[in-house]
Amino acid sequence: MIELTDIAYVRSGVADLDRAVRFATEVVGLEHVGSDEVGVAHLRADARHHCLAFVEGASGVIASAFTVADEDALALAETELETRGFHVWRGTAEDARTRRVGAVVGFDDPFGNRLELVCAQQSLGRPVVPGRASGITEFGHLCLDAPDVAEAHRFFSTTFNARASDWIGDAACLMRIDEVHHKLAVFRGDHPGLCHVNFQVAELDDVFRNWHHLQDLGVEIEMGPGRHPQSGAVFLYFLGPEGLTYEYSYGVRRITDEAAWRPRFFDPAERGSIDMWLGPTQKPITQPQLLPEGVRP
Ligand SMILES: O=C/C=C/C(C(=O)O)=C(/O)C(=O)O
Ligand SMILES: [Fe+2]
Repeated sequence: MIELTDIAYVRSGVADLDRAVRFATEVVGLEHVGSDEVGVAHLRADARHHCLAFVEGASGVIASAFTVADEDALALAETELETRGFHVWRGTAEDARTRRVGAVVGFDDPFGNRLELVCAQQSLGRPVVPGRASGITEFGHLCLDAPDVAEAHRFFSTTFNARASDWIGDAACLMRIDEVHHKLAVFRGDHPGLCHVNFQVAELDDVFRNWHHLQDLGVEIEMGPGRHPQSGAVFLYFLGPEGLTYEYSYGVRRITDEAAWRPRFFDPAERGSIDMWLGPTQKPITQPQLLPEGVRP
């Protein structure tokens, strides 16, 4: 069993790097962390050096990453994944440098989502300088697609320390790796990809202020504002460039009594199972998994 300690970052390929960065900063409110690297932009939401990296090239998610405790834990994880039959690649020093981590290994999950495990993710001590005052406090969670959500849960809960917090029938499983209700979610989708990235905001007012702001800018609102009965969070999903769905949310539940929590089962066909405020619901748009020619493994 490999212990994931946190989510680390998402790497996403974009054909128009400037547009993607402008949206992430001026619309979403992330910080663009400057560097001398060409063709890569790092976006920051919290103490992590970055939680989103845009890589100039073909559009599509490149990888979603999680942290493990240290270099020893990473080496053990590499061995364990190989024992379980996964083809694991170990990143070079340059791979680790551009990710601002001590070391990185990668592999494809059974559904074709490329995952990376990292140790020693770099923190920045200086305060975040948001591109806009959207109230973001933290990279909250990431959500992947898989054709069989129960299988995905089986994979993540037996290979890793992920636990189901709640189920939405066979449409979604929300999983925790610490006290936060979910840092990883899997939604049912025919193809691998990134369903959305979530950012927590400081106040309920931020969700609504951001909603008005996004509408004024003509940004496509995919769902919300509403309240999820699972985490209890007030949410807003919207579409960024190149098919990347962002979510703001406020008020996510923390599961502090691990022994007492029992996952709940919601029927996606029942009204209110996704939005307690009974607004229109739809699955967020997924950014497909990118597997360019020549990319390992
Ligand atoms: O469709 C249900 C989504 C639930 C939640 C939640 O409870 O907060 C999410 O954030 C999500 O997985 O997107
Ligand atoms: Fe979400």
